[in-house]
Amino acid sequence: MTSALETVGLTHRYGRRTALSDCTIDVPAGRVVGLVGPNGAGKSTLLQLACGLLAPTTGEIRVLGERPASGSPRVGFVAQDTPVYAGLTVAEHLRMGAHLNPSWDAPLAERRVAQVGLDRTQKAGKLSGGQRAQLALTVAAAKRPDLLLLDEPVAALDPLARRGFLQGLMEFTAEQGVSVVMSSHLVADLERVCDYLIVLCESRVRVAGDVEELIATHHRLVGPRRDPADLGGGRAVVEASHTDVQSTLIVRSTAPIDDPSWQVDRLDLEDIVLAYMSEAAAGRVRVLEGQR
Ligand SMILES: Nc1ncnc2c1ncn2[C@@H]1O[C@H](COP(=O)(O)OP(=O)(O)OP(=O)(O)O)[C@@H](O)[C@H]1O
Repeated sequence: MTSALETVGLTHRYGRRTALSDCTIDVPAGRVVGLVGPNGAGKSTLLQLACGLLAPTTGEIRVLGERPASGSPRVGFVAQDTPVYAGLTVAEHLRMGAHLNPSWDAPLAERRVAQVGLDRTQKAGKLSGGQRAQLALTVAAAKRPDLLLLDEPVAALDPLARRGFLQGLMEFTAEQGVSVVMSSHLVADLERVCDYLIVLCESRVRVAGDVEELIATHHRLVGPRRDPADLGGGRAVVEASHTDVQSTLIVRSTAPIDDPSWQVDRLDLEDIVLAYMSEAAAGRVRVLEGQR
């Protein structure tokens, strides 16, 4: 099956600032992918490369097996600020969508507008942030794309609207079998809807993989203080902290942890994301200290 998103050594620089560095991922089609990372990590840059709004500085990117092209009918993109036309009504947005997109699914658009309670006569500029997000998703979904790229689609929404939005998204993806890549800072939300995760920190991919597999292979180990290098093969230390007598390690391990001196705890997705983010932040501090 063709990948939804495949990159090899993908790098993007804005002038001298590197926003995305040597990114190599292969996201299978048919997945709902969460893209997480701190502010400025490069998430929007990756999404804009994927929808053809930006071109790689170096490296390769393929979307649904093709080179990204801006305006592709196969890709729906909702940018971070949920772009809608303030002066147009909801109904006018749908008419414009129908006019611009040969594959426009008018019944789907009408159904979603009714489902989320949008007033067809209201100007988009007078909608709430959450309603604007719903309208932008409706327009992107009614294009009937094979891939939806959503840049922080729920950032402006209250918890109830967020739940409604994600529920609608899950129903839509299940019905249409569409692939989704969605950036967000709200990992708990992503844990509910995503089955694939990419953690991006400081312009680099720290981990990417199937959510179930990530949860099954990451553990917190607590035990007597020791050197993490002694853990043995097949195990990677994501984060380590120590007191005088105790070590706490977040490890990725495909092999079982059978040393009885470790207390082994399961991690949820948020723990895993935070471990990669903390380690990336600590690495930056070490580099800065080294430069002094
Ligand atoms: N148009 C631009 N010109 C110059 N630098 C930019 C531009 N857009 C982004 N950057 C820089 O590129 C880096 C990555 O930005 P990007 O917007 O991709 O991050 P992000 O992970 O989406 O952040 P956030 O979570 O805050 O939205 C940042 O250092 C940012 O300052």
